Amino acid sequence: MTLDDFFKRINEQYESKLPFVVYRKPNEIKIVSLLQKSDDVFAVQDFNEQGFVFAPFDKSREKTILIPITHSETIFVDSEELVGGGICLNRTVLSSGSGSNETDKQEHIELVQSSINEIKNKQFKKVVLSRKEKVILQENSPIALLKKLLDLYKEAFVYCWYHPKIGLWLGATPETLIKIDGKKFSVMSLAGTQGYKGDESVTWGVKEKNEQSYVTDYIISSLDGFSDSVKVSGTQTVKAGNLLHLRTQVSGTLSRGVNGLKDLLYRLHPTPAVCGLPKETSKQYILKSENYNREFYSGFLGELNMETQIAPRTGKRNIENRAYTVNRKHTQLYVNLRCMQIKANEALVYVGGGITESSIPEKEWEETVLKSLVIKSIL
Ligand SMILES: C=C(O[C@H]1C=CC=C(C(=O)O)[C@@H]1O)C(=O)O
Repeated sequence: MTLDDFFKRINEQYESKLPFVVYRKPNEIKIVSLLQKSDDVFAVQDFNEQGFVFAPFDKSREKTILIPITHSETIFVDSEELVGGGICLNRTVLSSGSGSNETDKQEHIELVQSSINEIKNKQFKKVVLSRKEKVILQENSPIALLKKLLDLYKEAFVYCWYHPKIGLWLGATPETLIKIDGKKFSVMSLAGTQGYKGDESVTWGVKEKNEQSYVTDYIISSLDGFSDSVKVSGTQTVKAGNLLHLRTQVSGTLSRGVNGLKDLLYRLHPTPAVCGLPKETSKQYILKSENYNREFYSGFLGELNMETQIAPRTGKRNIENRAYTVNRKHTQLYVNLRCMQIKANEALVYVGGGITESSIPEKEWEETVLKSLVIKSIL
């Protein structure tokens, strides 16, 4: 299939108001799409389903949607080239700061300040506060916007997800929630932010180191009972578009008899990278004090129980085994960050940041502005 044919099929699907997802995993060249054959809404029940999952921040407010592999056609294309014919960054949006105004800024700063007070009063240790910005779209073809994201963010999980009864979302997220291949898993702890100024060998402040170590510690304790071979990598600086973050990988093998992917996912999600610590108190605080519904922002999305064909090892000894390729299940879920929802001619851009005792409200505001540029630069 050529690139043109691939995107033509997706356009036809969108124009026929049928659900689809298009995605490319970090640093891969394969772009995959699942085209659902009807406009039914399929909800995930027990996480034994196969397909592409799209889960909200708060599962009691929105359904967890599945594009089932059995009700879809899967198409893919490999592309090492740019797919959008050259990026044209929207300087007007970037320089005018369009999307947020002085009132948004004051409101965010006040919310951060009162959260710091709550933290000092020992209500919780960390909370991730977010907001959404409206930007009027000049270009409202989601496919054209997706192509720009694909060209600009090779190291991210880039996607466009559409369901006529739910909505239209696009994003380029740097954060993996969990990867599971057979019994092997890895979970990413990503937090702490600073602007990228051409150099990745930077120093980090105590605030950023703490906010990220809370995430790592939480992930390790969530895995209790699911694995007894947990390994924790060193912490590295990673680049994500115009930003740098701190990242640690927590990996291992799932214990025998652990089949409950659903239990594991909801033990992890929402991690303190998007919610806070302790989880329930900070989540209730977010639901009560953020002035809007996050919907699918800071939820998770990706491949659920997809099958990979494992070819047997080559070599003389294995000749007789060659006929027996085996299928192994894999799950690769990402956290829905650096994303937007499109409604009519508006893009709603979602951004947040971790607040701790040592946060400075003005700096937290600036961090959300920097994060918003990941999406605003293609609008
Ligand atoms: C919540 C977001 O980012 C998370 C991931 C990386 C760094 C973060 C931070 O430094 O606050 C956040 O925890 C977002 O981009 O909206």
